[in-house]
Amino acid sequence: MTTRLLALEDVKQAYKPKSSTFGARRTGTVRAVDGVTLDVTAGETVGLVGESGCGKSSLAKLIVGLEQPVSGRVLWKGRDVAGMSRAEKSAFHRGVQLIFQDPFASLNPRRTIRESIAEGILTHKSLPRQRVHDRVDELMADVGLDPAHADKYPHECSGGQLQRVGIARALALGPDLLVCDEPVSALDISVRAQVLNLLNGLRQKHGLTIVFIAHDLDVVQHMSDRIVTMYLGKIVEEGPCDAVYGTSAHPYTRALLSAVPKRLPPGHRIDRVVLEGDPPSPIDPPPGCPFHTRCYTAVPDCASTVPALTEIGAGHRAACLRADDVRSSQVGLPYRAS
Ligand SMILES: Nc1ncnc2c1ncn2[C@@H]1O[C@H](COP(=O)(O)OP(=O)(O)OP(=O)(O)O)[C@@H](O)[C@H]1O
Repeated sequence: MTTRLLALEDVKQAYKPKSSTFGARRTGTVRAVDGVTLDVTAGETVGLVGESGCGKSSLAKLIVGLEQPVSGRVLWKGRDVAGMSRAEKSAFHRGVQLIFQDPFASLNPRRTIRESIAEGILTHKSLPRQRVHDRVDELMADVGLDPAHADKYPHECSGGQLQRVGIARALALGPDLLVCDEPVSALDISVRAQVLNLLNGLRQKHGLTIVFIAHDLDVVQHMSDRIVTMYLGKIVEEGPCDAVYGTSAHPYTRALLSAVPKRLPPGHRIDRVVLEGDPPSPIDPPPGCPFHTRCYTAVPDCASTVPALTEIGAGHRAACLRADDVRSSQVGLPYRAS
């Protein structure tokens, strides 16, 4: 039986625009998350992808309860987070943990690694000193950190070691769900795979559910059961990993796929899509399909019709008027050249 751990129902988040480079006040509202509906089932890993500014981190903050949505509901184990009692909220905050992109910025520079990991435990539990000490040792072993690092300060550790500390802190309270917000994008290429393997191993060992955020499809491919593509605050495609990588039906996902460097088998080629320019401003999104201004396959209707996220296969949905054509095309996917 599958258990729905987390559900987002038509969730929206809006911000006042930050002032421009020259300090001028901007008007309007930034629609960072614009009507997202998403279920996360216990034990699965959901890869959430999209370019910078599409709303991934805003969604992460809503999921972990760091921010409240302006409308819509966040449900944790079937309960609306907004209506939870104090005790329920405390259990929710223990059950959902965030792993940040920049581990250095998320740690107190004046605390040793041991103190930083212990802080995560002591925030929610009061335990005898020896128990906390033992639990920190256990967590350090779990994330493959040498005990010799326990008395070091963050500036004495490498990026990869600090991200392991961030993961240990997140695991300290035995969470059900880890939200990993670009956990390897600030790391050297050489240590990325180690951290991804670690997360994969921990997921199996502890039966974790993971929402894994990345700006490209390369990083999430080997981690995820399901892929969700976001554009301008909206989900434009979601589906099982194989369906999205093999027969994606949204031109934006095709563009992201074609940007993934691949070693092609002999005789194969890819018709790549190059995304021109930046996404439009979320203060003033275009009418119709949000992607039509950059789409390689848009038709006139796309400028006026907002495409609904529509089921096109088992668990596979896409918000595109041309989903069937995109799905049956080869754009962005390797194929044997004739
Ligand atoms: N606190 C805030 N105040 C004003 N605007 C914000 C705030 N947080 C995010 N935004 C804006 O909301 C939009 C979505 O930002 P968000 O950080 O969620 O995107 P993202 O996909 O995570 O991007 P990145 O990968 O660069 O972090 C962007 O236009 C961003 O500038």
